[in-house]
Amino acid sequence: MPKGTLREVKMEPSREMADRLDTVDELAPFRKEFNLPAGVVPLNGNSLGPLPAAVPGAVAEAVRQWGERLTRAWNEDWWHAPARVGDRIGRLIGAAPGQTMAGDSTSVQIFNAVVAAARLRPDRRVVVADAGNFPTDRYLTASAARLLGLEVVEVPMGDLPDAVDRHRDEVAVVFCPAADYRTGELWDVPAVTRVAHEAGAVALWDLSHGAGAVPLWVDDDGVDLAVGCTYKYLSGGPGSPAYGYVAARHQDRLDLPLTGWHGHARPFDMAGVFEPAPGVARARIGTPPVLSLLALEAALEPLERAGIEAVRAKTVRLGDFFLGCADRLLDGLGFEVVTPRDPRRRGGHLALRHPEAAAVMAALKDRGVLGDVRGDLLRFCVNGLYVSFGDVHDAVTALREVAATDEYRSPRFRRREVVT
Ligand SMILES: Cc1ncc(COP(=O)(O)O)c(C=O)c1O
Ligand SMILES: Nc1c(O)cccc1C(=O)C[C@H](N)C(=O)O
Repeated sequence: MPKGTLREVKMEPSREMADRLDTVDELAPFRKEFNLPAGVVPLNGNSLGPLPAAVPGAVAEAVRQWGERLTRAWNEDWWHAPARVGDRIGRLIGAAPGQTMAGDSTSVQIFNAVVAAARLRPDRRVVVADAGNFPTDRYLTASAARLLGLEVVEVPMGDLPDAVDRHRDEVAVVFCPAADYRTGELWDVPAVTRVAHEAGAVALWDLSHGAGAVPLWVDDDGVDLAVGCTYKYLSGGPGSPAYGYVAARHQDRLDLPLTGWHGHARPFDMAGVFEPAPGVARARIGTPPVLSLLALEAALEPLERAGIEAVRAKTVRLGDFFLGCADRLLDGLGFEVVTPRDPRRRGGHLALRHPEAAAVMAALKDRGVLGDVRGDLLRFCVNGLYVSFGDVHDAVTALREVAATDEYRSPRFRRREVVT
């Protein structure tokens, strides 16, 4: 394996070192704010963040409101929840209030945003997009393009500036993820946004693997539109509502395709014709999933208190420690680190390639170490908010044991589950 960062500073990663690092870790108390089952090493928060301890109470309170207040609760806590929660997410992605709206799924937000972005450049016919983006982003971009008669040019992120340049007079939208969902490689939001703008295109970002993992600055970076999910680094829970960001400068001429009644200027006029609400309120669609929205609102609190900068700094240290442990413990066992070693180019998870990734992960999960698999990559999320250095050491030690003893070759780890 290539040399790791910890080796360079002559530290030998060990369980003792993990314990020492956990003892001095200022974020360590936040782990107690998540309901983590005993015996579980939670390294799959890049898929689904763990349950924040405050969420069951918040859901119980939402259910109480439903039971006791019935429709009256809409006028109390519920109607403005999408904008209220949206603004809280906005703070985490560097958006001033009034530009981020929570609601609906990431896939729905993606479709809405791709079409609306293309409609901001009606004379242009090309969408340039990352070929490595998450499949739902690619499928929905292709479908939106078919509807609008656009061409989608998909290229790896490294080739994106050239592709934009080749299509410079025709490119309407540049659509990229904040980080690669497989390798965890972090992309350069300001630089790519500049490339898009220099060609006269709109920059649309999927922040699902960025928000809550790294500080983002959508306003300062000139991002036009963005979407993201909230069940990974924001721990909103399975199916928690996604969000859309619309830069203030675009809001009043934003022509969204999903013109649901919650985005109407006066929803309770029950008018026959859609009239978009002023500002970001037009990005509402239909009735939001209120119980999930209120769960998400409670879930955001620990991250807000810890501060995204502090969480990011610890995530980087955990990542370095992971790589140091991997270099020491996994040498010669068929693993390859595919995430960049430079922490400035890493998001919230690390990926190791192994030819038997699925079986290795099945064996790891059997030991309570939760990561996931995409193709031949094992992914491990090191979210600084609740993952400990001890977790990282235990995970890499388990990886070593599983691989070195051929435990993963057992027939019981051959069965493919629906969700990997
Ligand atoms: C970048 C990205 N976009 C979208 C999604 C998912 O979209 P949805 O929440 O609609 O399933 C994921 C993960 O599932 C993702 O990683
Ligand atoms: N959204 C998911 C789901 O509905 C089921 C299982 C996993 C997921 C995920 O979040 C996958 C994730 N976006 C990924 O990066 O692969």
